[in-house]
Amino acid sequence: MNTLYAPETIAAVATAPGRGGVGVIRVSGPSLQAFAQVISGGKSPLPRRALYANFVDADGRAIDSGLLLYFPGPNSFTGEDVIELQGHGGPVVLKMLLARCMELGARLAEPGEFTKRAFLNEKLDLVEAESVADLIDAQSEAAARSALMSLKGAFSRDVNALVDTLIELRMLTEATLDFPEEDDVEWLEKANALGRLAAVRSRLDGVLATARQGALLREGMRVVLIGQPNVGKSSLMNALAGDEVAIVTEVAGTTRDTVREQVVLDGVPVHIIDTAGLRDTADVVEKIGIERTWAAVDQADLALLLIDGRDGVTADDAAILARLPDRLPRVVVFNKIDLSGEAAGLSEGDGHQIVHLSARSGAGVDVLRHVLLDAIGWQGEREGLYLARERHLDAIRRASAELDAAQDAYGLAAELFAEHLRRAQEALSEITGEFRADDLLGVIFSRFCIGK
Ligand SMILES: Nc1nc2c(c(=O)[nH]1)N(C=O)[C@@H](CNc1ccc(C(=O)N[C@@H](CCC(=O)O)C(=O)O)cc1)CN2
Ligand SMILES: Nc1nc2c(ncn2[C@@H]2O[C@H](COP(=O)(O)OP(=O)(O)OP(=O)(O)O)[C@@H](O)[C@H]2O)c(=O)[nH]1
Ligand SMILES: [Mg+2]
Repeated sequence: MNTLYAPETIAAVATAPGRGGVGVIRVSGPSLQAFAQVISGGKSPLPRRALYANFVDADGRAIDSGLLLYFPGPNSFTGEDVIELQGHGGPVVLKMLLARCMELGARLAEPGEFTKRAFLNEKLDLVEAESVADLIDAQSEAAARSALMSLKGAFSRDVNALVDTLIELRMLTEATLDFPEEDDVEWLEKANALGRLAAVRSRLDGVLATARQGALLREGMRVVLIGQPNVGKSSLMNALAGDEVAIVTEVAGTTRDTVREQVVLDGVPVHIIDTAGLRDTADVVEKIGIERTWAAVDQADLALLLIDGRDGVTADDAAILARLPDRLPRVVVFNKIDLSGEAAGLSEGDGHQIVHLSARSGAGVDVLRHVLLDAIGWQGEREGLYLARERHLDAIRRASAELDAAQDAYGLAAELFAEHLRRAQEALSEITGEFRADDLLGVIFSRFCIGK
């Protein structure tokens, strides 16, 4: 059994750490029938049937009594033999059970190793494997639904359909290369190659749009609240969070450090960063706080500049706006409308929108929520969003660029046209992992939790 190539048996606690009603240990390896018999004190589990047994140590003493599940490969999550020990969910019991598994030849699984094996045994493709982690990490119901879409293969199916169409078009094109006596272009025209390319193109655009929306559910956005002291940044943070996460006082310079909180708007995770008010100060602590404000600005996807609506945009505010990086979208908030007497709502500024609201009364905060979602292009949850990652978007964009290049090459040379199609196909195949760089799997699976 222990040849150089046989995979080792791995084990890990699959349930969350801490106390729980039931705790599960998962074991996966090439051959676990004997393992099951020994640990259950000599019983023989039937495949895929719950067996109630004592889990015993080397002396036959019970460590725990629980349910044993045996999934003979290849009909298991990993495609190998899998055993689950469902014991009582105490950390000490689980530790003892896990130690017993090690004694029986298993080693501790690395993060994501079960899912990695499922991938290597072709139980899941790479998108599906990634979506296992995304489902576990989902921060909202919308994100969870869309991770499950990917886990069930919806994203992969769309990508594979595109790849198939590209293969067809490549075959057609490469056929012309076999008949050099024919005129390339004429042949391709007869086969309507350009028409087919346009069709792939528009389907690819559709997949990109859906993936982009799904990616928003996964990545969310980082919004930094900035402005002069006392304009109400922390009050707005609290209003958005629906909780007193930041200290609010009438003292200018209350917030000295960045305060972070995540809220979910329409299923999209929004990371809000409250910052120290910007002003010239001799106070050492406040100075460091202000440096952190600018550091937070550099990390943000959107800046909310708060202004006391009664004062309007002052020279100091204009200076803050001017110092924001050009790439950074910004929204100006006129706060304290309960004092200024303005109506809640939206107006147009010079290169930015202005939201008029009161962080204290809450009037207009909903308008801001919509503006934030608009700013990242969120179109609302709909059926069929797959929870894409940046890696997927990148691959789709590269495929898209290759299709552009193919279009340009058309008419020049059939070889070149075919080559760009090949590269587009290769880029798309990276998504499902059919084609991949060597280090990709390590990068993806190391971010999983242990036991997954
Ligand atoms: N107890 C337990 N619950 C769990 C898991 C688990 O590993 N253990 N899962 C872990 O993530 C998820 C379920 N995922 C699973 C995926 C495939 C198979 C499996 O046995 N597949 C076989 C048979 C399929 C069939 O009968 O239709 C196969 O693919 O051949 C099991 C669990 C969530 N719940
Ligand atoms: N009337 C009214 N008062 C507000 C509003 N928003 C904030 N305030 C008050 O303004 C004062 C300053 O509010 P903060 O939220 O602490 O202001 P900040 O911008 O975080 O201030 P620093 O942390 O010092 O930079 C507090 O007394 C708040 O209660 C508002 O919409 N209306
Ligand atoms: Mg504050």
